[in-house]
This record gives sequence, structure tokens and C-alpha cells, in this order.
Amino acid sequence: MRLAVTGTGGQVVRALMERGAAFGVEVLPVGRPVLDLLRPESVRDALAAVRPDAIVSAAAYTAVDAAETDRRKAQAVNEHGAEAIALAARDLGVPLVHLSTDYVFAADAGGPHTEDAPTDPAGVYGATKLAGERAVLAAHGADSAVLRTAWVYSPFGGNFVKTMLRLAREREEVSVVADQFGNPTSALDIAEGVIAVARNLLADPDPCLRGVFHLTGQGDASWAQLAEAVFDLSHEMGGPWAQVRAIPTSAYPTVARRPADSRLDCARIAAVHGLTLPPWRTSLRPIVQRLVARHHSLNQFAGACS
Ligand SMILES: NC(=O)C1=CN([C@@H]2O[C@H](COP(=O)(O)OP(=O)(O)OC[C@H]3O[C@@H](n4cnc5c(N)ncnc54)[C@H](OP(=O)(O)O)[C@@H]3O)[C@@H](O)[C@H]2O)C=CC1
Ligand SMILES: Cc1cn([C@H]2C[C@H](O)[C@@H](COP(=O)(O)OP(=O)(O)O[C@H]3O[C@@H](C)C(=O)[C@@H](O)[C@H]3O)O2)c(=O)[nH]c1=O
Ligand SMILES: [Mg+2]
Repeated sequence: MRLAVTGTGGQVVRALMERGAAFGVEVLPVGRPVLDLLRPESVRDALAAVRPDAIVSAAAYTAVDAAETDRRKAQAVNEHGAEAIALAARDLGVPLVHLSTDYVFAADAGGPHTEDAPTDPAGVYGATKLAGERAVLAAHGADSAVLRTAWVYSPFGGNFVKTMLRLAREREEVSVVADQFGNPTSALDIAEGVIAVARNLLADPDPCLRGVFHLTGQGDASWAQLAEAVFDLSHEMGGPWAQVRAIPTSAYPTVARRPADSRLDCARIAAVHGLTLPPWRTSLRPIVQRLVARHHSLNQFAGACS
């Protein structure tokens, strides 16, 4: 299977590049400057050029706080860019797997949320991602799966787990909000899920396989619990450790409001696509291991040169 993926440096695209080979999938990253979601007219030809059997839409404007003051760009990428990809997939006659987010749910709604639960994004990022889901389903709903995932971490790009390890090197104590709950999810697990869904779409025209699905790691956490798990694993592996100081959201002001409980119910994708991701703590371990090991080897290198 030739799988075109939008973006080149993002967490999910890099996870797909790493995992693709093991699954017999040729992963073809297509990103800037050739495919630029701010130039929707660039999208169709860029994707057509790699002759994909299926397309994964993994590029997005993901800076949650910056989106609040950059609405036009967030909307251009997350809504109009997503629509351009769906129109291209429709033109090329190939299935589309589009990624979306738990931040489509309201700041104060209780989870776990099913796919049919009401959405009401608290911020611009979530609002533009929700508009993107709708644009994708309107353009190519007959052959698209929208996968809402959450709290993505990986050895790649920028993410909360990497931020926590950096802070643990700098400080003895890190204050982290303990009243926002979600489902931490490994980008490497998402990559495997995306490949499985793309295969199912190619193999079977059943409409039940299309539409919106929730796909996260098993189990939930607060950001403070996730930070604690990162520090404990890191410590066990000889990496940095810090004390987590559990704080309320009110003590950590951010530009964007975030959901207090964006936990996702993943029963539908389990029933329909036969897909369940591992518990987040299981997948976190090898990723912290890689990040700690990478830091050690960088330090050794720096030592050898000084
Ligand atoms: N990160 C998270 O915690 C979560 C992410 N998601 C969703 O999952 C998907 C993948 O997220 P993730 O891998 O973490 O994303 P990252 O933030 O790691 O990477 C963003 C990707 O989008 C690309 N991109 C941004 N702007 C443009 C543009 N104008 N034209 C082309 N490409 C662009 C980047 O390009 P470049 O390669 O050039 O850097 C990069 O590849 C997204 O749809 C996101 O909304 C859902 C839930 C949680
Ligand atoms: C860095 C830091 C963050 N926090 C808080 C702020 C916020 O409420 C929470 C998470 O912070 P971050 O900004 O790292 O995470 P955030 O950018 O909100 O992560 C989100 O990204 C988008 C793309 C998604 O789709 C979501 O699923 C989710 O993963 O932790 C602390 O309490 N202490 C800290 O030191
Ligand atoms: Mg962030």
C-alpha cells in the first residue's frame, strides 16, 4: 500500500515513516513547500504526484495557545486545508484518514465522550479542527474516516512528554495542572491504527467503516499524573527527575481554555475496525527510554568535543 501523508516533521507523520516498513506500507510524506495547506491550490497536484492508494491527513495547525490570536491561519490550515485534501482524495478516488482532536469537546462537559456526544470547542484550535472534520465529511464522506485522538506524545517534534523531561533537567519541582483529564496517546500507536484503518477502507466499501471514530491509548490521566509517570520512568532509567506539584488550572493561566475532561470513549473503533491501542503507560515506557538515551548520547558527544 502506498500511503501519502501530509506534513514531514510532525509527530504522526514521523511515526508513520518509522512504523510503515514493518507493516509493508510505503509511507510517502508530502509537505511544505510542495504541499502547503495555506495554499490549497498546491494540494491536489502534490498528492497526485506520489500516486497514493490512500491518503492520511496528519498536518495541522496544532499550537493551541497561538491559535487564539492567529485564528485566520488556524482556520486556513485546519478547515480549508483539510477540505482541500478531502477534495483531492475524492478526485483521485482514494480513501482518506483524517486526524482530529479531543479538543472539539467543551471545557466543562464530562467524559468519556462518544462520537455522537455534542461538541462545543472551548478554543480556536478545537473550533477549526471541528470545522475541518465537517469539511472533510462534506467533501469526501463516502470514503473518509475521521480519527479523533488526544494528548499525543512521541520521540518526535514537540509534545508534553518532551517538555516535562526538559523541565526536569532544569528544575527540582514542576507545577502541573491536576484537574484536566484526557487519554495520553503514543504517535507510534496512532501510526499503527491509521495503517489498519486505511487497509480496512481499501479492502471493504462498507459505510460503517467510514465516519468519525475515537482512537486513543487505553486509560486516562491528568496532566499532573502524566508528568509524574514520565519522571518516574526517567528516574528508573537514569534520566532526570522532578517533583510534580499538582495545581489547579486557575494557577496555570493560558491563552486558550482547555477541556477539563476530554476523555474519549473508543468502543466504536474497537467494534467496527477491530482496533484497540495499548494502555498509555505501556507505550510511554519505550518512548521515555528513547528520549533519555538520546540525551545521554548527546551529552557524551558534547563531553568528547569539549
Ligand atoms: N499533538 C497532539 O497532541 C494532538 C494532535 N492531534 C491531531 O493529530 C494530527 C497530527 O498531529 P501531530 O503529528 O502532533 O502534529 P505536529 O504539531 O507534530 O506537526 C504538525 C504538522 O503539520 C504540518 N503543517 C503545519 N502547517 C502546515 C501547512 N501550512 N502546510 C503543510 N503542512 C503543515 C507540519 O509541517 P512540517 O512537517 O513542515 O513541520 C507538521 O508536519 C493533527 O491533525 C492534530 O490536530 C489530535 C490530538 C492531539
Ligand atoms: C508546560 C506545562 C503545561 N501545563 C499545563 C497547560 C495545559 O493545561 C496542559 C497541557 O499543556 P500543553 O500546552 O503541553 O498541551 P496542549 O497543547 O494543550 O496539548 C493539546 O495539543 C493539541 C494539539 C491537542 O489536540 C490536544 O489533544 C492536546 O494534546 O498542561 C502545566 O500545568 N505545567 C507546565 O509546566
Ligand atoms: Mg502545546
